Amino acid sequence: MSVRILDLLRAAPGRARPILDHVSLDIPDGAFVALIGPSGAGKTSLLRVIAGLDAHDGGQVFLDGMRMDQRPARERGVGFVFQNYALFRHMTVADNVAFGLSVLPRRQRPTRAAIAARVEELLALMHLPDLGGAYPHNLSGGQRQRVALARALATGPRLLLLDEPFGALDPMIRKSIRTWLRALHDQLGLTTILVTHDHEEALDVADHLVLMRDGRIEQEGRASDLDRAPCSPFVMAFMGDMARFTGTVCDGLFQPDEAGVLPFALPASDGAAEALIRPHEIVPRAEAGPLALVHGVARGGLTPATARLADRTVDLVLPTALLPAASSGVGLDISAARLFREGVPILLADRSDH
Ligand SMILES: Nc1ncnc2c1ncn2[C@@H]1O[C@H](COP(=O)(O)OP(=O)(O)OP(=O)(O)O)[C@@H](O)[C@H]1O
Repeated sequence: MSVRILDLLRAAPGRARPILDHVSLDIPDGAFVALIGPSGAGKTSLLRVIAGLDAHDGGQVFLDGMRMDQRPARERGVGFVFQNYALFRHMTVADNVAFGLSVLPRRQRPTRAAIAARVEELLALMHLPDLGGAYPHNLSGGQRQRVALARALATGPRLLLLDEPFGALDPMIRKSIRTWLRALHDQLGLTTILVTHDHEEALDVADHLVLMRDGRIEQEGRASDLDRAPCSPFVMAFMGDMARFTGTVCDGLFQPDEAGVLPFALPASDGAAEALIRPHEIVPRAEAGPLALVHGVARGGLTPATARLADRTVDLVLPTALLPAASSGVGLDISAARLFREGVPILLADRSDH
């Protein structure tokens, strides 16, 4: 199911800034999208408006090209699982899964036998056969979340909205359940929007990232797009560890402010700039500068290192095989950096030659 959000606005009384501040987003049928961003960015709010659980003050939501934002949640064909969307404790697993079907209006409701067959099919799909008669308190956290998913899928939605569904699970289970979720998404031909705080989770399962900030979409794209060509220092910082170097562009050369950091050529206009770079992209050039490099312990072919600049240290991650022979007399090559001036990119790093 494709999702089109046009200029969505959700205000809140007493708040200076809208919760959703003119959000527009297009999600093609079959996509797996991760909604990421700091706490309070509006991720849950966006999901709830799409699901029809919260009202909006402007804009439109189209599902498969049909305007849906004036229609009640039950008519939208959307399944959702929220972290705190607990199972009904007094119902068996089978009754929990059957719930959405058993409350359908009589004319749409399948027969009891059909509901039982659907429940069995879903429990098999979730790798939970034989647990239909159990109660939620008999299940592990991972099993409970799979029951919640089965319940969300019972009515055959084609859009699945997941708000931190695995937040409470331990990391090992999280990893296996998200692999399984991605396979389920592909198998059922779903469109999935997942809100997650877990970076690795987003990169692992989603083919498209939407990064929100202050009720707006800051940037969207593949993870590699956000990393390679962040539209702001905020995106660069959100996507991982980075080091920041200030300097000046003059005659096509970035001249860093700090001694020991090497100048590099770039096609940008003259003026002050900041260079942002990932630790693994910084290359120490032996005998090219005055810095001392202190190595950490090698792990998985990589060695963490620290370069001492005049007023601070900078962390690097180096391929162990390429560690410079000398640990002093080093200059930092930061030519793979993304460059910004007053928060706006002046050169986007697609410099595969680095
Ligand atoms: N009904 C409401 N009334 C007033 N403010 C609200 C309401 N619902 C949400 N907010 C505020 O809107 C902002 C966005 O909240 P939301 O839960 O959507 O963010 P989020 O990105 O999902 O955050 P988190 O990652 O912490 O879950 C927050 O500042 C929140 O306090």
